[in-house]
Amino acid sequence: MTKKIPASELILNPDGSIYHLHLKPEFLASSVITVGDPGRVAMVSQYFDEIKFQVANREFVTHTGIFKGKMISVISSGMGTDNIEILMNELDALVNVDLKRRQVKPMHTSLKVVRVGTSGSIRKEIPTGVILASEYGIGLDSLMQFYNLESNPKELSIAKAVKEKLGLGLSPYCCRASPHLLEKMIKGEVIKGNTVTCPGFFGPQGRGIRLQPAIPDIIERLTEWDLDGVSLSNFEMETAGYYAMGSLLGHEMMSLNAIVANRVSQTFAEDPKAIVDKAILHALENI
Ligand SMILES: O=P(O)(O)O[C@H]1O[C@H](CO)[C@@H](O)[C@H]1O
Ligand SMILES: O=c1cc[nH]c(=O)[nH]1
Repeated sequence: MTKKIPASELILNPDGSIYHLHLKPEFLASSVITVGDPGRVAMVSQYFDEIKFQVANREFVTHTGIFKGKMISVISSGMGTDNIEILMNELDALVNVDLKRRQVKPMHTSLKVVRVGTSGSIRKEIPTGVILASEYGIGLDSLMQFYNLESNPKELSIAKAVKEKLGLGLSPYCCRASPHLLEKMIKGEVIKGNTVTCPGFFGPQGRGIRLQPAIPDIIERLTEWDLDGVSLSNFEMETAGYYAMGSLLGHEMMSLNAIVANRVSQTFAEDPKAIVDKAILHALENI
C-alpha cells in the first residue's frame, strides 16, 4: 500500500477537482494538446465534432471533446516552464493518483501531450510560416535544479556545450521528445529542429527594447556550432520543461512550433494566426 498524500501536497478543490486545473479525472482525455494562450483553446476545439466538457481557472482553460471519433483534451498553460511544472504534475496526478484515497495507483498511465505554440527561428534558412517539431529541448531556466532528471551522455554534452557557449552560471538541461510522437509528427511540410527554451521573451532571447540583453550575441553563439548533427533552431519558453517533466513522470511529449518570427532576418509573420492554425490541424490529425 502506498502512503497517503497529505492535503497540503495534493490539493483538491471542494468539488474534488485538482487545485489549479480544476479538472477531475473523468474530464481528461489521454491525448492532450497544450497551448500557451488561453484564447487558442477555442481555435483547437472549433475542429471538434462535439465539446463534452469545458472549465477555466487562471490561465488553465480546458476543452475536452471528440475529434474524428477520438477523445482529445486541449489545455492552455500560460507562458513559461514554471506553469508547465504545475500543469504536468496535476495532469499526472489526474491519471496516476487515486484522488479519493490520496494514493499513487499501482498501474502507471502514460499521457500523450503535444504542445502547439509560437516560436522564433534563430536560423536564416528556417523562415516564418514553417512548422517545426522539436527533437531536443534545451532549458535555460532553473526548473531542473529542483528535480533529479536523468540525462543520457548526448543530452548532457548538448547542455554542457550550451552552458559553455553562453558562459552561464546556471546549468542548462536537455531532454528529447518521445521518439514515437516525433515520428508521427514529422510528415508533410513539418521539419525537425532543436529548441532552446528561454526563461523570458526579451533579454533571455537576445531582444533589446529599452533594456539591452547581457548576451547580445546569444543567437550567433548558439548557432555557430553543432554537436553530432544537433544544431539549435528556435527559441520559445516551454518545450524543455515539457520534455523534462514528461521524462520524469513517464509521459509521451512532443512540441510543435509555429515559426512566427525570424530573428536573423529580423522579420515577423504577417498572419501568425494562419501558421498556428496549420500547426493545430497537424497536431489534431497526427496525435
Ligand atoms: O504561443 P505560445 O504557446 O504561448 O508559445 C510562445 O509564445 C509565448 C511568448 O510570446 C511563450 O509562451 C512562447 O513559448
Ligand atoms: O520569438 C519568439 C516568438 C514566439 N515566442 C517566443 O518565445 N519567441
